[in-house]
Amino acid sequence: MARILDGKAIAKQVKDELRQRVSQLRETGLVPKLVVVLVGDDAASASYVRSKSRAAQDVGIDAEVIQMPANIAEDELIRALERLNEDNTVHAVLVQLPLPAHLDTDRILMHVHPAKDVDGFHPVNIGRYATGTPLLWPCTTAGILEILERSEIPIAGRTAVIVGRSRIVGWPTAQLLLAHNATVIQCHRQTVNLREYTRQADILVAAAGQPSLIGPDDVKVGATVIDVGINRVGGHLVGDVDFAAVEEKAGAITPVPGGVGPLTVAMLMKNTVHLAEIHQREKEGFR
Ligand SMILES: NC(=O)C1=CN([C@@H]2O[C@H](COP(=O)(O)OP(=O)(O)OC[C@H]3O[C@@H](n4cnc5c(N)ncnc54)[C@H](OP(=O)(O)O)[C@@H]3O)[C@@H](O)[C@H]2O)C=CC1
Ligand SMILES: Nc1nc(=O)c2c([nH]1)NC[C@@H]1CN(c3ccc(C(=O)N[C@@H](CCC(=O)O)C(=O)O)cc3)C=[N+]21
Ligand SMILES: [Mg+2]
Repeated sequence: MARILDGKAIAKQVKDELRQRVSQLRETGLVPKLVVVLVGDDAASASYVRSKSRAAQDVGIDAEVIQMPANIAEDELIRALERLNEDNTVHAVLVQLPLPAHLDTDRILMHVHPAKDVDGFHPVNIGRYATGTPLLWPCTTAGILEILERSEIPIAGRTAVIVGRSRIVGWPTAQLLLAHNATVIQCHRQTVNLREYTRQADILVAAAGQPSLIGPDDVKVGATVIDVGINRVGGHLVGDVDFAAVEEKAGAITPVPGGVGPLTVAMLMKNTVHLAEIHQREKEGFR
């Protein structure tokens, strides 16, 4: 039976530590501020945004949600982002994804200033973590590291297999594990015989968005299984891993819900505070 990695409990630890750090910042007159830009009225996105606002309030971060109509013109959205870039009270900006299909996501994300890019999706920030000088890691990827480290699961020298290569999870997670000296295998839809790779994993990260993609025959005995998937099946939430069956074979496993998801939200708060602290240091440097 695997050890269940309790993401909710780890996220609470992270937020408890942050609350301390934020109250110290507030004493110096700095209130970290996050702005979430939500385009359209997708129910799932709205629900994520609500949990982000709740977490911000919980740790003392000022969070503002800017809601825009689904049919907003691209240039109007870009102008709104540029106003946020110029606003000195705003330290962190997140554009909730996915965006409506008429908007060019790559173009939009280029208009979040790299110093306020709390998701780490701007090409400058991707370049920074790809070249070994990360400003920050994307929230889900940072959350996976937090789970592994706080659970004392070693990374260096281990074989890590990541299923998925998206900008939001798969790609940065492979880069992070590589930076921590894992031997990394990255899989995607065109991977032939996925199982051949996943069975080699000491650390298996499933970030495909496919329920039951990973079953007991896909994992090595004793492996650490990190299930990033969030899929709504028959009215409830499941990951990409067949939890009940894999749990018998893995050494450690994250549940869904209550695994990676809560860390994504907690690390958004941690990245916000990090950007606010850098902002303050740079301001002091200019005095
Ligand atoms: N827990 C959390 O905090 C978060 C959870 N999520 C969840 O994680 C999942 C992935 O999200 P995201 O990365 O944004 O999704 P995307 O759809 O952008 O990317 C999915 C990736 O998985 C690959 N993939 C899909 N199906 C298969 C398959 N059958 N075999 C091998 N590879 C496959 C795709 O390959 P290819 O590139 O070839 O198309 C792609 O690289 C979703 O369920 C999402 O809801 C996302 C963000 C945060
Ligand atoms: N710019 C941007 N940045 C993101 O980081 C981003 C995004 N867009 N778009 C959507 C995905 C998805 N995502 C999640 C956040 C929290 C949970 C989460 O809290 N999940 C809970 C359950 C939530 C529930 O019950 O619905 C859990 O797994 O326990 C999941 C997924 C962030 N994303
Ligand atoms: Mg989860």
